[in-house]
Amino acid sequence: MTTPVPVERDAERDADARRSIRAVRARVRAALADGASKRVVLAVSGGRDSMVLLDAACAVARERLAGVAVFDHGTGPHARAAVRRVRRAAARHGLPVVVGRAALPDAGEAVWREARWRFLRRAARRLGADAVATAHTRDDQVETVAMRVLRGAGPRGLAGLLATRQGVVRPLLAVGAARVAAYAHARGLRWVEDPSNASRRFLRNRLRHELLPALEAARPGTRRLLLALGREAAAWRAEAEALAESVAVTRAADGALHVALPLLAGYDAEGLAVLWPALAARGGVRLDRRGTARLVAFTIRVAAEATAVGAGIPLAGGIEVVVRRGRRVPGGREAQRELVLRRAAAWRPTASPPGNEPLADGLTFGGWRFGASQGEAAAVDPAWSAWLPADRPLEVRAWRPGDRIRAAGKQGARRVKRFLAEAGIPGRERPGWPVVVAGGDGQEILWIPGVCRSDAATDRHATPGQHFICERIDRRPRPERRG
Ligand SMILES: Nc1ncnc2c1ncn2[C@@H]1O[C@H](COP(=O)(O)OP(=O)(O)OP(=O)(O)O)[C@@H](O)[C@H]1O
Repeated sequence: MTTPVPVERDAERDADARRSIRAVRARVRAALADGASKRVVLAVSGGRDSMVLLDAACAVARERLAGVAVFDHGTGPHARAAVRRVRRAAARHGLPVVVGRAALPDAGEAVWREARWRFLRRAARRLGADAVATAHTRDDQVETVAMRVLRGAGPRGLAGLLATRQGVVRPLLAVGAARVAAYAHARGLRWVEDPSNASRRFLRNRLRHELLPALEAARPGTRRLLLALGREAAAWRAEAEALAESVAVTRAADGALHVALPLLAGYDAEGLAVLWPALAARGGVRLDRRGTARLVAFTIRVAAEATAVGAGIPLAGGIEVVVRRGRRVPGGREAQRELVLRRAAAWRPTASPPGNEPLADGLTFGGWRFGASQGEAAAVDPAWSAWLPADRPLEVRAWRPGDRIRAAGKQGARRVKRFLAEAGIPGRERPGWPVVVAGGDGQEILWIPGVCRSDAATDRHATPGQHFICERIDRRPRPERRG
């Protein structure tokens, strides 16, 4: 004879199981069957959550499924077992499977993730799908937002998994992991537990197993707070995207992003802080909170002072921003300036500096270019432009260690080396630095671009004289000069 209590418990469990099945399937139906994607590929790792996604999607959106994709990270027997399990489950549902393998099994988290995403997109194309569906849950979102907070991400990054990504759907994102687990049990699903999920080597796992439970205990509601933060950030991000749509940017063949300065001039610091991360993302650059703040301050300074062509600032991750002379506006007197956001090329010292070259418009000397100008002097940093005498032949040569210059406003001739040091040019960048000399014996140095001028070369119009601008073209920004 059975006692009534376990029967009630059984009934409760059954009701809970039915609720979980209904709840999960409703979300999956909304995202896949009623969603915007026509056909999707399910990204199934063989873990519990993605096996749930597979089961639920087959139940409510079978006609939308183009197939299943599984990526073998090459991490050992459990990875192979996971692939076998995914193959079997997909076959049971009559779905084609595409299997990918990591080329570098020991690469590490970030490289794996990138390789996995490349594979998933390829698999979608191969199976004729227009989206990849992942099984990220609400708990994954909590962890992602927490990790972004720790990393100092700006509002864009804080959106976490709620950030819309072209061709990616996450049907379980609003479903808690407990609900997903209940579904898996209710449906009697089998999955492969990834042993690395328990390893404390990974920050995500430390967050999941230690930090978040501790925070939740100390301050109940922390998880809810992180979810709310993610939602707000996602709404903010969508607005920023819309705003960025209105700013025309050009992407050069090398991926550099060119933004005309006048387009940014109408925004204050707050507006720029919204705009820049969205613009940068179009060039594939992720700006964190600090990078955004620096770029905003730089933009405001550059827009206010008309003196900074060639100046630049480095940002984290090998990114730099430099001011360039852009195209001349039809009818305008001056070429408008633009900000260029790009990956900094590794700097290599000039192997052997070029020999003497007659100074001429368009002369390229090592990593520098000289140009004769007509009137755009106002837009150029004075140290990088000079009025030079027209009554002598002028040459450009590389600086030599014994060189001296009679600098304007200074007594006597001083070593060029000292001026280079005072201008903050590091030793490794000095070989090959150009100096403009009066022709003939080549001894009288008139101008060291970016550093100083002699009395014979002025920053004002001199007659007879010619105005030259020098620009660094070896892709390193000149350190920004602050007035
Ligand atoms: N090896 C893989 N092959 C295919 N898809 C994957 C793979 N790893 C992850 N994914 C997709 O990315 C989602 C999130 O990855 P994450 O590493 O958090 O999941 P997991 O713990 O490996 O597996 P699951 O989410 O299935 O429990 C997975 O739910 C799945 O959709």
